[in-house]
Amino acid sequence: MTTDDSMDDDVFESSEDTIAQAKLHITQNAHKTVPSPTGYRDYKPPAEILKLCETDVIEDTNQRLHKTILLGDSGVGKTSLLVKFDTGKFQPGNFSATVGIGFTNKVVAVDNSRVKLQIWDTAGQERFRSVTHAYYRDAHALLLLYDVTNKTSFDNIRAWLGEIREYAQDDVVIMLIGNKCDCGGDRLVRREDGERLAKEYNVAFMETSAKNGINVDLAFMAIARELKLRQSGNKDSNKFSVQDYVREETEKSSCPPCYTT
Ligand SMILES: Nc1nc2c(ncn2[C@@H]2O[C@H](COP(=O)(O)OP(=O)(O)OP(=O)(O)O)[C@@H](O)[C@H]2O)c(=O)[nH]1
Repeated sequence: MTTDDSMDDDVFESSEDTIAQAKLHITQNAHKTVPSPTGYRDYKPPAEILKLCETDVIEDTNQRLHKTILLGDSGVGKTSLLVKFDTGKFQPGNFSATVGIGFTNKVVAVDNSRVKLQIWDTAGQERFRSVTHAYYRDAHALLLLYDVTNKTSFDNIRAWLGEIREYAQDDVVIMLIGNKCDCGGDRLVRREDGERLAKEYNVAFMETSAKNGINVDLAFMAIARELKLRQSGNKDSNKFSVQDYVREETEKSSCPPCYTT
């Protein structure tokens, strides 16, 4: 679903109806270009996603789907991050704002077990805000992105966190992400500023690059690990801190140092 002429401007209306709506959307558009669940122009969803839309999905009771939503201003790189994680690919300079909301299912391995993430890519544009609010309530995790080369997107993070407080569950896992950390010379938001803001709101933080792949897998793996421990009720879940985990892991593979003016 993009602003591409070949796509419709419709959006899903309730999370219960999602799969039926997706099926309908695909059926209605079968004669057109394959619609993109992530809203990315030219992005072809993997076969497993199309299959999900073609068949009725019975959720495996042992394999709970963890609903994870990507949020943040338009253009910060939500779709790019998801596409990079899902396909390993990045399409530079191909910005086509997401229309509405779509999802991709991914299974990730955490300590020899499988964690199913249902990752929702939302439109950052203001005009879709009321639509995406409806999806917050049953989200298990939120990845909140800003663009390190766009100060406004960082300044808007407080407002996003306010919306999250209003519409999401109190125990939702939140990860603040400064994306485009490959853009050294164009950087306008220092890593320390992101870290400070995350600390203030007691949420995990990392910088990523959908372009170079820096920390992309880690962002989703950290979320999956936290969600798995919570679901298992394992006593270690109280000991596990997604913030500490991310800090330790990013020290091993962090973005190259960038300096602001
Ligand atoms: N250099 C660089 N460019 C990026 C990165 N991530 C995304 N971009 C570019 O930023 C632009 C916007 O990316 P999108 O992924 O479409 O942004 P979005 O947040 O999904 O935007 P909306 O769909 O409008 O909410 C595109 O031109 C991408 O190629 C990154 O990590 N580094």
